Amino acid sequence: MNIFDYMQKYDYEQLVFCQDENSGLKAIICIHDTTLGPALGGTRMWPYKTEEEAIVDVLRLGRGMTYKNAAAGLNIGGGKAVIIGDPREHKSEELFRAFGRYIQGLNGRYITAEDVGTTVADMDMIHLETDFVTGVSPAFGSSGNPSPVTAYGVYRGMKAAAKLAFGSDSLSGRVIAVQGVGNVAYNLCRHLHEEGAHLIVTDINQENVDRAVNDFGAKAVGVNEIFGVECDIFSPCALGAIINDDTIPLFKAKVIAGAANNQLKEEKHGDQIHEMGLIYAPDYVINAGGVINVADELQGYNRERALKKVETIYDNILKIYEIAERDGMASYKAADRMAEERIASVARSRNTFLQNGKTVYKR
Ligand SMILES: NC(=O)C1=CN([C@@H]2O[C@H](COP(=O)(O)OP(=O)(O)OC[C@H]3O[C@@H](n4cnc5c(N)ncnc54)[C@H](O)[C@@H]3O)[C@@H](O)[C@H]2O)C=CC1
Ligand SMILES: CC(C)CC(=O)C(=O)O
Repeated sequence: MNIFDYMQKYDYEQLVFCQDENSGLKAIICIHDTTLGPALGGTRMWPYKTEEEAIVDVLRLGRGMTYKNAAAGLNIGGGKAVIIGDPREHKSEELFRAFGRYIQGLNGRYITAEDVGTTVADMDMIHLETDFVTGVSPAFGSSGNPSPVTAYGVYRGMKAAAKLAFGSDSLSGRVIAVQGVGNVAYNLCRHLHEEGAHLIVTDINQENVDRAVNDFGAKAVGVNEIFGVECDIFSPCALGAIINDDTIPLFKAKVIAGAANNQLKEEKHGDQIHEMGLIYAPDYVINAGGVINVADELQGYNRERALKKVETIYDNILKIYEIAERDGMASYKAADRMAEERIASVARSRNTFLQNGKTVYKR
């Protein structure tokens, strides 16, 4: 892969490679766009098979955060980090402290949080070296684990999508198929169960499946079966690229609404499900609850204020469908348009010099 060509194509600002021999740290920090503010996005720890796989992932995830933060109305730019390693084997205080020192070196251009493979305890270790970390233990005045708040946002966004598809936002009696029942989806399933939905779940981790079956009476199916089950709503809550050539022909659902980042393998898959008449809640719009919650820390964390903002995900999904219908386009494109227009208008409004360090000359 030619990294500079890719960065130029999608207008990335910075890609930082971090190596520390003592701790075994191999990490990459991506800062995509800081027009709206400092780049904020979680750190994923994953046993990538190749360095290229890690680079592609961090670039895609970092750019996704720019769109997510802009669409959520946050004054925050987009970025993300990946640590190459197995979260079950390669974690240590030394490793997270080394990583924290690299973040500190960026002097606030990038702020981190949890993502797949990292936890509040890991953020606490990063916090020993830098203040540019959120989702730290509440004992430090921070917001703690973002997953339950992400789940609440997905739940609200799913209700909005149901309203568009079925004319009512009630999920009572709806059959909802959930792929991956980890941190976010376990909490999502709780909301859905409390509202009276019927759950079908799958996961590669049997303990997580058993937990959903025992706690919420979910029906368990195999990992490849989940795409084709009879259901009203399919909720992808594992990893990305699961809306693709192989899965699209299997879908029986009328709605796709879940937490996973980068659900569309390629843009054409967003167009295909649109043409099939499916209601698709764009991933970065519906899963913005976690980042809305951690971003609130930058003003001094207030959970009530953060949850109120998370509620806006419901209206945001409806608004995106208004744009999609008005402009005759798929929902993922309407979401991109909304985010891009906001970034462009803020960039335009900052074209005069101010002696307060807030002017950002981008172009
Ligand atoms: N944690 C958060 O606040 C946020 C998470 N997200 C995204 O939501 C998704 C889920 O995040 P978390 O719940 O935090 O992660 P997690 O790691 O706790 O949960 C993911 C679950 O998916 C399962 N899984 C992985 N591959 C699978 C497969 N092929 N089939 C079935 N199950 C599979 C895993 O075993 C795990 O139980 C990720 O894509 C993440 O990037 C997005 C926004 C915020
Ligand atoms: C988990 C978050 C707090 C931020 C993030 O990285 C995301 O929304 O994907």
